[in-house]
Amino acid sequence: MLVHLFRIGIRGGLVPGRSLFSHRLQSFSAVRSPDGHFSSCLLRAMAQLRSQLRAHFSRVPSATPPSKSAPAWCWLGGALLGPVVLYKHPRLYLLALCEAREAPPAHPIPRVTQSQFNWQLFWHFLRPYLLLLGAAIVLALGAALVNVQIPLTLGQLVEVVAKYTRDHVGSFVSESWNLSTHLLILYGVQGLLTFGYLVLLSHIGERMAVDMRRALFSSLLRQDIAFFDAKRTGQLVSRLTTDVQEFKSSFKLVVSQGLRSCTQIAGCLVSLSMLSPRLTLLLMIVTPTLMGIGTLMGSSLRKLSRLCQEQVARATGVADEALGNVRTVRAFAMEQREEEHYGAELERCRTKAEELGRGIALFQGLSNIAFNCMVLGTLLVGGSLVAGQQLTGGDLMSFLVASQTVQRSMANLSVLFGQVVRGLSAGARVFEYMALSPCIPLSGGHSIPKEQLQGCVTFQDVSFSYPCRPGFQVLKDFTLTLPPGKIVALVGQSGGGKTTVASLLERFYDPTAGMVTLDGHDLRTLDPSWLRGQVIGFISQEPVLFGTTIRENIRFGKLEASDEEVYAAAREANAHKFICSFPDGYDTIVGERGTTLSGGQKQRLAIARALIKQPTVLILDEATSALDAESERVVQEALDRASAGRTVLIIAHRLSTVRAAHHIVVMANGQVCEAGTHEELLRKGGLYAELIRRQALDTPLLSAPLPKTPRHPWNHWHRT
Ligand SMILES: Nc1ncnc2c1ncn2[C@@H]1O[C@H](COP(=O)(O)OP(=O)(O)OP(=O)(O)O)[C@@H](O)[C@H]1O
Repeated sequence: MLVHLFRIGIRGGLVPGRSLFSHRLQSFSAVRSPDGHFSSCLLRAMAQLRSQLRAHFSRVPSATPPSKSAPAWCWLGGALLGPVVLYKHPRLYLLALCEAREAPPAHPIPRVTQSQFNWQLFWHFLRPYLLLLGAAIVLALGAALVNVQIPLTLGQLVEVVAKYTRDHVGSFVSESWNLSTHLLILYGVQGLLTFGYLVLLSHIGERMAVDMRRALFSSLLRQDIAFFDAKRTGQLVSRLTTDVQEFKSSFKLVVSQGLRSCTQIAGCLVSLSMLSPRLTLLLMIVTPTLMGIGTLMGSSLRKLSRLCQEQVARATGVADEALGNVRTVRAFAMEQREEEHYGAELERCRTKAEELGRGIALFQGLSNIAFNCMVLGTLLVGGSLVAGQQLTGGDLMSFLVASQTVQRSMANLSVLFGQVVRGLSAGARVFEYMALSPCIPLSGGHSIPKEQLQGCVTFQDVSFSYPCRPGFQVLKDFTLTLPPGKIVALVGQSGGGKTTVASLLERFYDPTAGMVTLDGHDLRTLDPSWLRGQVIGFISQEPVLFGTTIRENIRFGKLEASDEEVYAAAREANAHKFICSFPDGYDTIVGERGTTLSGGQKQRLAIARALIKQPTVLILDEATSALDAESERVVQEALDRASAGRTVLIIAHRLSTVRAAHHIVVMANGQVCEAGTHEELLRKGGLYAELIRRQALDTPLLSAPLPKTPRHPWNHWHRT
């Protein structure tokens, strides 16, 4: 039984560290000073307590008494740390309390909250399968009840055997025939019912998992860009995979084993008490005691198992990083170092796994002894009852089998308890993001008819802070106009906010103050999907392609585009020739993120992808800065063509690419610090002139003469 209990725990990955309270407990354990220095430990404990109190009070509405909604961990933490701090530094404790109550933080604290399980969403996913679930429950209950019958019939059969052994009269076969047939039927029915409910549960579980994954994926894709700034992709993918998987397994296990175990325990206990109340009483005392000891041992082994899993994950992470960045590893000739690094992690895995193996061996040895002692104890006590004619041999047999069923079921239930906690927290993680609604919807709002669309963009007194860094203002009263059909270049120091301007224009974020308009319409009133899908073309420094064909990658800009439109866009982007030189042409698979293409080729595909939607406004964010001179020339030709007749915002470091723009804006610290044409800014002798002077040292061509009319500015520049 104990072995069974532990096995299920390990197999099911019963990991207490991922339980509801793990983060909380971790945060408290973090206050332990590594060097054991008490006062520094105390100060950290103090800070911990203070921030937890503060976080707690900041989310409790003033009308609500804190005691009612305080999470258990908060009060547990307070109870553990409070007296220590109070005893050592009473004033510090009061200070913490006052600060927590009176001084709400200037900026929202990024909270690591454990979200609640959303029963409403769970019901939403379960509802379509209620009928099937009902059928599964009936079958599971049926199987459990049949299981209760088996020991009783077995006992009767043993009675027949005993009688025949004693008396040797009559035919054993004919006497035992009915009972044996009955038993065979019970076995068959039990097998069929088990098959039935497991198939139904698997059907429900798999379908629910697909529904949940679909809903979560769709919800994730709709979240604000700010949401992705704050989350790690791995975390999100893990919610889609591991958490859904864990929730599904827990759900299936709870319904199948939970129901079955409860029914079996109840049924068998009734049978047992009818067979022998004294033996049943003994069993009720011994079994829970042994289970308690087993659970304690099992939990420390599970902790060890979790450490093992974490170590394996660490080793996998090392291998993953090395293989994922194999080019960098090769470029730095670090293969040997990576091998050693991975080897060291594997060695740690081995040590931990061996320790776990020893623990399991000890556990299994002890539980075998306990199990055998229980059988022996039942036989001895039961035997004395048989000797005193208070019990028949058959009843004793029935008792033994039924008590085994009770023990197994109780073991299952205790494991199931952990599984429920894990399932609920996995479900909470899955449902958490489903219930989130983005601040910027994907669609909705009006659009400007194509024939009226001019492409005049203005930024009016725009201030902006990224949501994940609310205290840091990236743009301050930023004002800029992009006239229709003109090229405006943004230059300036790194981190000055140039890319942020482009992100606001794409409406990845909304300004904190001021507004961005298109032809006089506030972007917030326009349909974002129309804006991004039809009005704005965005080409960045590192184009990201999808691991499919060239044709599909270009079509990503306009799903309904015909092949002719794809070819036209590729020609416009200077890409048609190189695509046709590939044996598979437009059906060439570009590899993961486009790894089988050169930087210049990738960039030209990205341009084709942006041009296929015939955007009115084009944003070029350092589009050529990652390319060598030859690739840059080819890509630049494509960009020159693409820019004609469109409103273009160029963001560039290399001033050679912007000097002939109609308007150049120099940004510093989130503000416009100079603006004008190349000549005007040079004459002014300000920041732009200084930047030019510095770059001219590297690029003597910058001093070349300018065209008189910047109709297609770069064409001229690239001819010079
Ligand atoms: N997603 C983000 N979340 C929080 N802060 C950000 C984010 N993106 C940029 N920032 C910060 O905003 C500031 C402006 O960044 P931005 O990328 O707009 O500058 P930039 O002028 O384009 O710089 P570069 O020329 O180096 O590309 C920087 O301080 C940067 O750290």
